[in-house]
Amino acid sequence: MAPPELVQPSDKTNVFAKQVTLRNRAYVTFLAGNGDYVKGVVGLAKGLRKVKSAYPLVVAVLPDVPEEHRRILEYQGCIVREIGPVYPPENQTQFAMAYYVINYSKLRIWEFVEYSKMIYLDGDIQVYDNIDHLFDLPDGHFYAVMDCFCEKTWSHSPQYKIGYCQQCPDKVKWPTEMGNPPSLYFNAGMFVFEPNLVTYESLLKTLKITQPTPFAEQDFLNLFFKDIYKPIPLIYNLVLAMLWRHPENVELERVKVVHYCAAGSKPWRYTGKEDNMQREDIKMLVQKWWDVYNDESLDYGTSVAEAGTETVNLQPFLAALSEAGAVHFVAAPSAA
Ligand SMILES: O=c1ccn([C@@H]2O[C@H](COP(=O)(O)OP(=O)(O)O)[C@@H](O)[C@H]2O)c(=O)[nH]1
Ligand SMILES: OC[C@H]1O[C@H](O[C@@H]2[C@@H](O)[C@H](O)[C@@H](O)[C@H](O)[C@@H]2O)[C@H](O)[C@@H](O)[C@H]1O
Ligand SMILES: [Mn+2]
Repeated sequence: MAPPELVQPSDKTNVFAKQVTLRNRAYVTFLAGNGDYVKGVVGLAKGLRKVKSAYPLVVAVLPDVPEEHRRILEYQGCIVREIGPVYPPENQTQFAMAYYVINYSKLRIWEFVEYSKMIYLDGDIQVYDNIDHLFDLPDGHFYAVMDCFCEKTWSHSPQYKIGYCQQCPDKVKWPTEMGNPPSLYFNAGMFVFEPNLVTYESLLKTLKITQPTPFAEQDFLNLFFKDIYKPIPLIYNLVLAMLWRHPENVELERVKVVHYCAAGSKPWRYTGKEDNMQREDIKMLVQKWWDVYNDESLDYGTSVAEAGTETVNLQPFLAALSEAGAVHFVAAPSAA
């Protein structure tokens, strides 16, 4: 775990006179269930290591995440923190995806106040270039990338019905008779935030009196942080649908973070059968994810071992990982 950043006293300055600023920072993701999202988190941990991030990855796990998955994540250098589930108030809402109801549990990360600043990343995200500089964004705001309203998952919304999208507001203008256009709306798969207990209590209290809506906690977070939300460039969270919905907004070679949220694009479940999944850019991005996932030099044990020059037996963890789902990977040669 990277030590908290210290302001080093310059030359002969009296260290006691120098403000020592402890700035504990970390990436954080969320893991629920005993299924295959653990592969996404392993991939994310290895991706952050590959880009030499200076900060650890905290994994907020629900109680239903099995011990062996937690061990796999600790083996990959993650800090595993158990959280309790958060449910929305009783409702008849048709969530865009039924499993979204569990995503409200993401709200628990505001309780991680041992960190002054965190970057949340979904488990189906991969970081291909170092984004540590985002921790230096000014405090007091909520930073995230704007989402797109053009996928069928948005068919319930007025914007989808009239063909309006914030990614191209001049293409189909928001009709004046419908009042103001929707506030800027972010994708909640990646955001820069400051854990804070007052905010945390307010989130939970406000949730209790807020009618759930199709995009679950993403809708709720957009409502809650509307006044302090600041959009950041899409290179920090490429929602894959942008490739076919708004290609004019995407310069793929500049993208630092890829969000595998389009239907059928989760690399560890990829079959290529769903719409758009046979696109060359999608196939390249899925392969790119696998290249990181299968790169044993990025395994925490290996990278630490290489640093410490002793070998580490990967077998027990590779076996546990393969039990997590029928994924084929090349098992490391026995260290014994
Ligand atoms: O069964 C699940 C479903 C979701 N998640 C976590 O919740 C996040 C949000 O869900 P998902 O990414 O599938 O939503 P999408 O971005 O595809 O809408 C995932 O990335 C995981 O971190 C999980 O751990 N297990
Ligand atoms: O629980 C709601 C989820 O809503 C968001 O995913 C959506 C959103 O991006 C839509 O715009 C896309 O059309 C859709 O494919 C995608 O799944 C977040 O990525 C996820 O973390 C989570 O908050
Ligand atoms: Mn996601």
